Amino acid sequence: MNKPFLHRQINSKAGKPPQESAGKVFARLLGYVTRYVGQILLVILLLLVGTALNLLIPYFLGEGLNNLSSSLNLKLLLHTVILMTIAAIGSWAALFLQGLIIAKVLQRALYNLRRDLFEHIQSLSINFFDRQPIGELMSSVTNDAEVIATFFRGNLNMLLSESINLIFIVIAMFWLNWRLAITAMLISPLFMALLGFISRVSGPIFDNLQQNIGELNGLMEETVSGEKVVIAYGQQLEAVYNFQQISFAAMEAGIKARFIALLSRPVTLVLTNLDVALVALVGGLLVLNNQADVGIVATFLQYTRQFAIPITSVANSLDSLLASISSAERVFAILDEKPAIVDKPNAFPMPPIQGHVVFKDVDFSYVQGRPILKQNSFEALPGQKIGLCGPTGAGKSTIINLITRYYDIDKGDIIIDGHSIYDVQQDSLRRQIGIVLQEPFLFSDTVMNNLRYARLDATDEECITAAKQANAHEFILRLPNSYNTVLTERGGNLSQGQRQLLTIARMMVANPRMVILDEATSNVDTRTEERIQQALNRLMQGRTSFVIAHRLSTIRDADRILVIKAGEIIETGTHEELMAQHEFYYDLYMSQFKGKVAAIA
Ligand SMILES: Nc1ncnc2c1ncn2[C@@H]1O[C@H](COP(=O)(O)OP(=O)(O)OP(=O)(O)O)[C@@H](O)[C@H]1O
Repeated sequence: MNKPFLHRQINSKAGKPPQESAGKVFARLLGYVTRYVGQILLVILLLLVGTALNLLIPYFLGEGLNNLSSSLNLKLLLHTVILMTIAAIGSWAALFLQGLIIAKVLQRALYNLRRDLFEHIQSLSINFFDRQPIGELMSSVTNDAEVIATFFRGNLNMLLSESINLIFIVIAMFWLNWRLAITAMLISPLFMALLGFISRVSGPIFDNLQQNIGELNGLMEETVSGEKVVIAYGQQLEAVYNFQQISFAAMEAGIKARFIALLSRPVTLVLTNLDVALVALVGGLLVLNNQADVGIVATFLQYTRQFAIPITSVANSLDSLLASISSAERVFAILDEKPAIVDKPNAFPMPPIQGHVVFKDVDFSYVQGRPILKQNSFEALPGQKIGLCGPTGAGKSTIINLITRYYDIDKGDIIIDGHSIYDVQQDSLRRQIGIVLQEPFLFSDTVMNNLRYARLDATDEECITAAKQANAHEFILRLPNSYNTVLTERGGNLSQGQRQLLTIARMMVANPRMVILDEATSNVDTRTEERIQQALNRLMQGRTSFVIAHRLSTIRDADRILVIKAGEIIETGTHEELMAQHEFYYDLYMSQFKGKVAAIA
């Protein structure tokens, strides 16, 4: 029986860049090159010299032919050959040098583009990452940047030199014989119309192709990082099917886009030959009418071929040009993204936090018009442990996200030690708040470097002391290379509890003034939980801490518990006070307690 497939809903709108005109995008891309004005001017100068010398070769040839046709003078012939050789060597040297300089400029331009993109992504606020599929984002930094790189390396220099070549040829042609010049150029509107038509038709298909590649990378990233779930549910075939779907769409778009772009090659070839034939015909007639000599016509036949070269080159690199424009559009769409959370112009660094936190009538929504928190107010005194509990989706993590200013609120204020967090520099605030997330995240690096990530100037001894305080030292010593053991991605070669202990140790290295713990003890056995709890208690000592707990036992000793339901704080007090109230918290606690008793029984 055929296995039914769960069709993946592709979020094709995500990451879709706003449509800017191709010309504007190209000009912006060029801006990365033109900022090296000095080098570019030198490159243009060298190109002018190289091209002029190159164009002198057919001219010398024509002159030589004219001289030869009047008298066979060996001296003159030698003179012509020497001039042609000097022009050829000079042209080669100038073009070689410009090639060296432009290669350097293009590499710098690329480096700047990639750096800008990565730096900009680092500057964006969390809400951007909520909207943007991570895989597609990664595709922009890698694939789109590579498409642009290929164009920069392969085609941009060519376009520059060919444009200069074109200008020179046109000047030279008009200088030599305006009738033949006009004849040679008669065909150019046809060339232009053809290139215009091809870019109009295949441009959107290239956009589609780059979009498909982005989706493909997104799917790849998501599937591989969720491979354990894919295997657990036996959905490998499904994953392959989804991959094939997008891959097939990318292939079809690729074939279509490249086919149309490549069509330009044979057509430009035919047009060039037609042009040469036309010049030969008109040239022959002019010679017969004594309006031109044979040498000039020979020179023109060469020029006509050279005249078509820049246009043919543009046509040949059209696919690369169009692909790079649609990649650049995606990259610029990210670069144009404004960080949602911005420091006020007069924001000041947050002084060392003592831990007095006040929520004052806070309203908040992730999406406009869909309120999540309503009129939330509470106070935490320095050194207090505040527990947050409530049903799933109630808004516990949201409150925590607001303390660190991951998102801005709609109404009200959040005040720490008398300073509104909207008046201080966000970095200086976050640096003082440590967070232990439910899902610990570690980097593919050594244990020591993972610990030092929290504070780059921490010494090895400080990291080891933190690991000891976090009850992580013993298991680290048992790792194959102890503190120098390289963790696999996200710490995949450690157990859940060990990862949790490492993230606690990492936070101890940071030595934050305030602590946030998001269900840090779930999914581990009782003994590990005890070790984690002990480490967390050390971490919380003397620091204001916020603890999100599903198992209420972890916050029984809290100085104050906030019970959250549907975005509102419905009860607050100590465990004893809340139990005495016999309301929501009481029910919640009793249901968990009964559950535990039943499990033991
Ligand atoms: N990034 C987001 N964008 C839009 N809505 C969100 C976002 N994060 C959370 N929400 C919504 O906000 C509400 C509160 O979510 P929150 O994560 O704060 O709940 P919670 O109490 O921490 O739940 P849990 O105990 O399950 O972790 C939920 O309805 C959720 O769907």
